[in-house]
Amino acid sequence: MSELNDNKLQKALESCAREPVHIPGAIQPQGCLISMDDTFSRILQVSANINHCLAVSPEQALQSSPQQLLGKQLIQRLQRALKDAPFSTTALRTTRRFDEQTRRYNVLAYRSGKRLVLEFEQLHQSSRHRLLPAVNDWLDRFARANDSQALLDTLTQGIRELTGYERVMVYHFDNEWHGSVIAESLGGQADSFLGHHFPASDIPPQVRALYDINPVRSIPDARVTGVPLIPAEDPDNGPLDLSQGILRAVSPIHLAYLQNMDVQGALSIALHNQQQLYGLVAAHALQPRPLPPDVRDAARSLVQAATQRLFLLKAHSEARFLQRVRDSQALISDIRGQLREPATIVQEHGYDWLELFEACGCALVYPKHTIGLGRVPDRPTLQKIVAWLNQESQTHDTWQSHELRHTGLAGLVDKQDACGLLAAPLPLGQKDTGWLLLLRAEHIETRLWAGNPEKPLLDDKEEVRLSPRHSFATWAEQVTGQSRAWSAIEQRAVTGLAEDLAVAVSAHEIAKLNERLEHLAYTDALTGIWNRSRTETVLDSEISAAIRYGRPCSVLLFDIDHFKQVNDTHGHDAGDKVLVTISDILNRSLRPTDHFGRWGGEEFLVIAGNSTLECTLQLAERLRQAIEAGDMGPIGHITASFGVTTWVAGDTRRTLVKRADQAMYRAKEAGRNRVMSETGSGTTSD
Ligand SMILES: Nc1nc2c(ncn2[C@@H]2O[C@H](COP(=O)(O)OP(=O)(O)OP(=O)(O)O)[C@@H](O)[C@H]2O)c(=O)[nH]1
Repeated sequence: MSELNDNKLQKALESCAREPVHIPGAIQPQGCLISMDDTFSRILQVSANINHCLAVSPEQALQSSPQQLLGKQLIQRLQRALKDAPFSTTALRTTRRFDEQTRRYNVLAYRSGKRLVLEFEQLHQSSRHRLLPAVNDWLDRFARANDSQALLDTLTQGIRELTGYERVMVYHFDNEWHGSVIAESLGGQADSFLGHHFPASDIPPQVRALYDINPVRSIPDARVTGVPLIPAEDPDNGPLDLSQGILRAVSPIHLAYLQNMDVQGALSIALHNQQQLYGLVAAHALQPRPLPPDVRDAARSLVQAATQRLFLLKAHSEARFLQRVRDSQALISDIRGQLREPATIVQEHGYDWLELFEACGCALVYPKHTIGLGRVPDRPTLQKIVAWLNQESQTHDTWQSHELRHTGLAGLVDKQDACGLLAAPLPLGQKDTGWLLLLRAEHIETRLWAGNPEKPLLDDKEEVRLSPRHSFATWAEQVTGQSRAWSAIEQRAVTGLAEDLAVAVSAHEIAKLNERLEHLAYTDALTGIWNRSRTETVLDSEISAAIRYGRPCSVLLFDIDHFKQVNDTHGHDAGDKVLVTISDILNRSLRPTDHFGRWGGEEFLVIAGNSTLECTLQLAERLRQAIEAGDMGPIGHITASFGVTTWVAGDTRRTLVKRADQAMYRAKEAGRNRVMSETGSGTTSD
């Protein structure tokens, strides 16, 4: 749409929204109206047709007191009824006798500001006795409807049968207040509008607001003009607000709209979901069709009953969905106990989530991790999405869009990959946040509009106003670049899922952290082999095994020769490298059953499990040669001196290592680069 048209449309919408539909100063002719002050002392306004309805001229009526005009008894009944229900409308039945006939009326009474309004509709033939069984029958059918669609279909049939109107539809409003026809029942020559969309401007905000005050709008004859109120305005109180009434005259725009649709009679009843307008039941008659108050009330009861069942069915289906998501969360909880990797969780349950949320891909992204499943953007893109979400959602709330092209993620996510995103934060801690991302593919929809919604303008030379469409012929619009929208319940469910995943992720991170801490506690920071404390623990358990099973346990302790010189000549870093190289030599040369660790600065202890002294001497010799042969870079070659001993009864860790140390000392004394052994006496002396 051009910029000019955009501006025009905006102006037209604003002017349409200003149309004071609640104070039309007139009523529809199927009844008459009397307004009086709220102390029941003065008649303030009457409709011009009061003579026809109540056999009294407007002048006479305006000169009478309410009691004179309506009789003491009716006034007393009204006073009682309005006292009991001061803010709502009250319906009474009454009779009047004139032209030698007794006429029966339905009287709708309500307060309007400081005034009291009475709307009289003449009752011609009581239909109550046949209405009740019919209503009961429909209520039974509603109770048997087990899904929303069946229920709404039944409702449209019920309203059609009750009213005799030819087309009954259920409109549902989307988030932008566009309406779509989701159920319909047709009779006679009525055309179908099922599946059609109606632009939000068809039912402007102030008209929608009226449905919140008064859920029923009845226009039995769309051809007639309104009957004015006399006087047009009450000088003390201004225009009369008829929002709560049933006779309120219809705006000319709406009458033209109905005529353009070939509709001559209409009844609309609001469907409310917890105070919010969910939709409308709209019944159309192709000819004017009077609608007795009883039938109107019965139709309203049917809509109310169906609405309650509709939201009950919706609640059930949402509960089933939540249960399925919870089931998959329960599996995470099991896994949580086993500390399985988040990647495994995503692999095992991700496909369930894709199915449950009708998503094409899902990803779990948290610091240093990106786990994806299904159709998802590449890793760097996922990281960028999450960075954007962290910026966008400072409060870390669940974020969603079914039109990514209109968000800050437009350039990041390719339309081919996804058009919708539901993202729930993983509360991992104050600084770190991860996200669970569910992506939805494009959903190309052919939307059938009842008339072209882009052409609602009428340029009256000077003034631009919204004109009702002249054509309701189908106009098809291809809607692309969108996914199916995310429902509130899906948003709730993904939040819960993300919270559980956060627990799983944290548990895994903690497990990994513990592993790291444990590793640090066990290992020597420089060489990565066991430290002294860990070596002592292992030596203790080897000694225990030696005591219990009588199996041999030998140790060898070696110390690098002239290491101080290495440091002094080549620097401390070069010395460090030597220690690391020696650790590598040990790693390569020893059997898996041997254990070793760094015992002190340049001292290493090897525990040769299940090994006799003789075998350990051979091992020590092998190690000595390996060290001597080792290439130490610019340092050249280095050597080490070894002391070997084996456990004898009564040995403790201290005595055993002390003996090995003595042997090593002797090896140093004897000229270094050699292996010496020491055998224990079998006594317990230190
Ligand atoms: N680079 C390095 N040097 C260490 C480390 N731990 C101990 N040393 C050094 O090892 C040397 C040990 O020196 P000494 O005890 O005098 O023995 P030595 O020079 O090896 O001589 P002998 O043992 O008698 O052959 C000292 O210079 C320590 O500073 C270490 O982690 N890195």
